[in-house]
Amino acid sequence: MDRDFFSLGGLGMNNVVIPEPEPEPSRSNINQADLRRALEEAKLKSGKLLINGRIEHVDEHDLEQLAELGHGSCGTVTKEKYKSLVMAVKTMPTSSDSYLMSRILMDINVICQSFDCPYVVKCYGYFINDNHVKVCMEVMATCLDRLIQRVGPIPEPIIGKMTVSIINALHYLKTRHSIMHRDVKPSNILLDWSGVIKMCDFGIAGRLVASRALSKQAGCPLYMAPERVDPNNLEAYGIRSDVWSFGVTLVELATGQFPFHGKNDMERLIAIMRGDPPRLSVTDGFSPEFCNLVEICLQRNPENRPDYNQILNHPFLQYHMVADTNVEEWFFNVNNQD
Ligand SMILES: Nc1ncnc2c1ncn2[C@@H]1O[C@H](COP(=O)(O)OP(=O)(O)OP(=O)(O)O)[C@@H](O)[C@H]1O
Repeated sequence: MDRDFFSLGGLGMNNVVIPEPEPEPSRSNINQADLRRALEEAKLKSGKLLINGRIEHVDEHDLEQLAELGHGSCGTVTKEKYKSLVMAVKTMPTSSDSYLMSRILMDINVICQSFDCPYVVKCYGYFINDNHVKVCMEVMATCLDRLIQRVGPIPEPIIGKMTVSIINALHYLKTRHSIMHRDVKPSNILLDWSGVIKMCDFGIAGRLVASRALSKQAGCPLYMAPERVDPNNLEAYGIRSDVWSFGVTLVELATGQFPFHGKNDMERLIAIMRGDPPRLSVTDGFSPEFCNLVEICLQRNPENRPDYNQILNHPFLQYHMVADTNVEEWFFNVNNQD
C-alpha cells in the first residue's frame, strides 16, 4: 500500500462536509458552499488510481472501453481496461443540479472511504471533469436483481451467505462511518465469480445524527419501510428502516418475486403502507430460523425490528457465518446450466 494512502485518508474526502442528497421538495436545503468545497476537494484526487497498493496518476483517455455492464438512474456502468487491469467504470454526467451532484459526491466518498471493508465493492479511484464523473470499481459478475431475473428463487444456503455479507456491510457503514445506506435492494448487491457478495451504490447514503437520518424521500420507494413511505410521518428514521428494506430483499431473493403486489407502483406503495408485511413459511420449505428472521425484520413498527448486532447474533446468521456453502460452485453451475 502506498505510504501516503492512509495519511491522505484513502481516496475519500475526510475534511469536507458533503451536503446530504435530499430530493425534492428539499433541494433548496443543500448548502452550495459545502457542495463547492466538496467538489474542489474531490477534484484534487481525480485521476489517482490505487492499483496493486500504489497510487498511479492516470489519464482517463488511457482507459479502453470493453462492454456495457448496466445502467441506473444516475449513469452507465461499463467494463473498461487500464493496462492489464479490467474495471467496472460508472460514468455519471456532471450536473448543475445540486441534488444530483451531492449524490455523486456521496457515492464517491462512501465507496472510497470503505476501502478497508471486504463487503463493500472496491474502488480504484475516480475522474472528475466539467462533463462527467467516472468512478472506477472492481468488476463483479452480476447484481442480485439480474441474478433472480435469470435463475429465479435463490436457494436458502446461498441466501444465508449473502445475508452475512449484506449485514456486515451495513453494520460496517453504521459503526465506522455513521451512515445508513438507504437504498438496500437486490440491484445494489453484487456477486463476483468466486461467490463474494458486496454492496454498492452509496449515492443516497445518509449521515446519522444521534442514530437518525432526516431526509425522507431518498431511495427506491418500493423497498422503503412504511415509516418512510408515509407522507404524514415527518419523524426522522434510523437504521431499522434499512432493516425493513433488507427484509423485503430477503423475501424477493427467496421467492424470486417482489413481495408487494399491485397493478402499478402506487398500488404497491399502498400495500406497503396498509397491507400485511410479507412472510416466508416453513410449509414452502424454508427453515424456521429464516422465516423468523424475515418476520422480525418486516415488523411494521420500526422499534420492533432488530438492529445489526441482533441480526448478527440471530441463529440464521450464526449458522450461515460458519456453514460450508460453496457459493462459487453454485454460481458456476447456474451459469453453465443453459
Ligand atoms: N462493480 C460492478 N461490476 C459489475 N457490474 C456492475 C458494477 N456496478 C454496477 N454494475 C451493474 O450496473 C448496473 C447499474 O448500476 P447503478 O449503480 O448505476 O444503478 P442501479 O443500482 O441498478 O439503479 P439505481 O441507480 O436506479 O438505483 C447494476 O444494476 C449492475 O448490474
